[in-house]
Amino acid sequence: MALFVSVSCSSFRVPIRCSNEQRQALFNRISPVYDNLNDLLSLGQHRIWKRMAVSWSGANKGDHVLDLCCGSGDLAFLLSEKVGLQGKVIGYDFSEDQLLVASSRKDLQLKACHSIIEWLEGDALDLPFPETCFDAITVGYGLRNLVDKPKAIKEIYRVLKPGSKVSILDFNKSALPVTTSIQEWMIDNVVVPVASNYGLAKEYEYLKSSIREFLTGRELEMLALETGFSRAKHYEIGGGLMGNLVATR
Ligand SMILES: C/C(=C\Cc1cc(O)c2ccccc2c1O)CCC[C@H](C)CCC[C@H](C)CCCC(C)C
Ligand SMILES: C[S@@+](CC[C@H](N)C(=O)[O-])C[C@H]1O[C@@H](n2cnc3c(N)ncnc32)[C@H](O)[C@@H]1O
Repeated sequence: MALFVSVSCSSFRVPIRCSNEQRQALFNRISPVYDNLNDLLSLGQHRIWKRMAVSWSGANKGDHVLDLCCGSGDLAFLLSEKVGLQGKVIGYDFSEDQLLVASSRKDLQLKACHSIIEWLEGDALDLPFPETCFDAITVGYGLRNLVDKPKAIKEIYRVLKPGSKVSILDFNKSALPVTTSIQEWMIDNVVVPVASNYGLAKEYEYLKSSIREFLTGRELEMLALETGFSRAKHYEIGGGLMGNLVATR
């Protein structure tokens, strides 16, 4: 069990534009129901999307890899199965409560490889790692939540080994109005009403504004290439509702 020292922040109601501290409080608040609501609201599909993201990362046996914005650890556990006992996985997040869920998930400690995961608390915009130290990085539903996305991509580039990949899974900010309409209808009429049963309507309403303020797949590719990545490709998945950027350093 990892121990963390954290300065907890008071909980805020989530205004449209929220600060780092308010986002931290949001993810602390949703941590008790986060996994179950993801399973329920995506009909379990998010697990398929996460497996795709990990495959695209290129993580292999013996690799040293990072799951950035790991939350409750879904991708970190999948990465540990890729890199095996000779590998190393760091699950990194700024939410103390999400990390407590990750480090105590009994359902996911059945495999020996799950024990290799190290859970670290910190800010994705200021990574405490040396240059070129990771063979692969995943970011599952994290980038959209970062207040400075270009800075995050620069940090990811800095700590990746040359020739290695980052795989960034998130909601897709679609160029198609019909896809955006479906996404927003689902959030308004399914996601938020279900979340309101747990007193988390405002936290899940945030999804809509965060997607509206996100980057399109093409913009994500351009940001990666401008940062210095040699290749960048954004794949639309889940019928265009989700997207995955794969960028090679
Ligand atoms: C795993 C998923 C979302 C994770 C997630 C990301 C965030 O940034 C949040 C911010 C605030 C609160 C919660 C989250 C959060 O859970 C994706 C699946 C779970 C979604 C909550 C479900 C969204 C519904 C889709 C718009 C449509 C799903 C269609 C499916 C094929 C039935
Ligand atoms: C929607 S959750 C995704 C969790 C997990 N990757 C998954 O796929 O389910 C977003 C996570 O990003 C974390 N996060 C948001 N901003 C962060 C930051 N600046 N530094 C570190 N973690 C951050 C939150 O605490 C939260 O656990």
